[in-house]
Amino acid sequence: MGFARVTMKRAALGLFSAQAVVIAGLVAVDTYQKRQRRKRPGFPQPGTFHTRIADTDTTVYTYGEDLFDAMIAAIDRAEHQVLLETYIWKGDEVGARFRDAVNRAAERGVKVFVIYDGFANLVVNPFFYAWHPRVNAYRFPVLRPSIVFTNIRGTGFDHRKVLVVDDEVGFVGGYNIGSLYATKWRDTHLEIRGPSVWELREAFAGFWNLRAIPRRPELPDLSASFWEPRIRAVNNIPANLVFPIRGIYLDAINRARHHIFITTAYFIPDRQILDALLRASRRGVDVRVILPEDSNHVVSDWLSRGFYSSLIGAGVQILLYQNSMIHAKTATIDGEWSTVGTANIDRLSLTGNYEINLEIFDRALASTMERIFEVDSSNSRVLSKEEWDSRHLVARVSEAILAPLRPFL
Ligand SMILES: O=P(O)(O)OC[C@H](O)CO
Repeated sequence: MGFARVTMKRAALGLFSAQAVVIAGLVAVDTYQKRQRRKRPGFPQPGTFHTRIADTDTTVYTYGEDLFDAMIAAIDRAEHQVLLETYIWKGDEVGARFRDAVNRAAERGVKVFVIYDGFANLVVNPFFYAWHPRVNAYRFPVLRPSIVFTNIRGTGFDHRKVLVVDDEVGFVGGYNIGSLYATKWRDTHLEIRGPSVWELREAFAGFWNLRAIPRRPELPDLSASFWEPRIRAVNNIPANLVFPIRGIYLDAINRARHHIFITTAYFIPDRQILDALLRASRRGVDVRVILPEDSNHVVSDWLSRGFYSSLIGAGVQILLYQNSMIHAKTATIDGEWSTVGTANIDRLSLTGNYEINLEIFDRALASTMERIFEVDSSNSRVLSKEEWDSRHLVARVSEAILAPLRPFL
């Protein structure tokens, strides 16, 4: 018994050490390569697309500058209320534009509520977040009391990116707030105008009211004035132990007959999501996944690589986005179903964080998402089986050493 325990301890220690060496090596190489990345030529911009779904107008943004201009303009036009929630809120020029816009709104009497994640913004000087006294700001804490008591309901980051103005216009998608994202990263966000804005307003209010904090005003609980099944917000709420975004992905993938086009910044699927994709491909569905060849998280890239053999083996097309970070979290299936939101295809997003995706059943919107996927594909290279099978032994060993880390990302 004693011998077995010592052997297991040594094996675990050996694995941790090997993982530390691999991660240190990857980070060192990545740091060197980042210098080259600064000279990247950029990426093709798919454009901005408008569609009407029932009584709601939708606009898909694929370029940060355009999106940020539209969001700031919406805040500047606000008459009653601004609800702004973001994971990252950088203390740079774009971050300051948003801060100043919400402060201006509060100054002219608009009710302003902002939420930003404490963990994601640890590196930002706290003095940057200088709010007008009438701004209701909530920095979602890194450490919550329930975490100390190892209650799973107390875990998770606020990974959502939502703006709702006057309950009339709403925005949701992958874009965080920061200058880098304005021009350097390819991402996708959706603007909606009309009754379906309730979906985003309800999500924001639900999160805001989740924890009663003294002196923080509650947002009123409003019923929807309609039952519109074509646009639905799907919210992961760790505090309630509900993670339905994973469910809508599984359902849509299992339903697929013709094609599944997924774009994701980080791709570390759990067993069921992976299995659903493999089964879809094996039954003849055209399954394609766009992900960055070099994302901003080198360890995440290398964890993704651990899935390539089974995916390519089953006929899934892996498209590696070139010369830029692609940060979109979107999927479109069979020309019928699409989703745009904040959840990556990894465990952190699908079973860990506060997330929000819009699930949309509309052919015109699906066709737009396919067009965007086509443009992004033109800036991606297909990873062939030959290339993948001939990768270096060191790469294979590194993938195997890192594989046990998958459940943590
Ligand atoms: O967490 P996301 O998907 O918003 O991406 C943010 C970047 O990874 C931050 O490094």
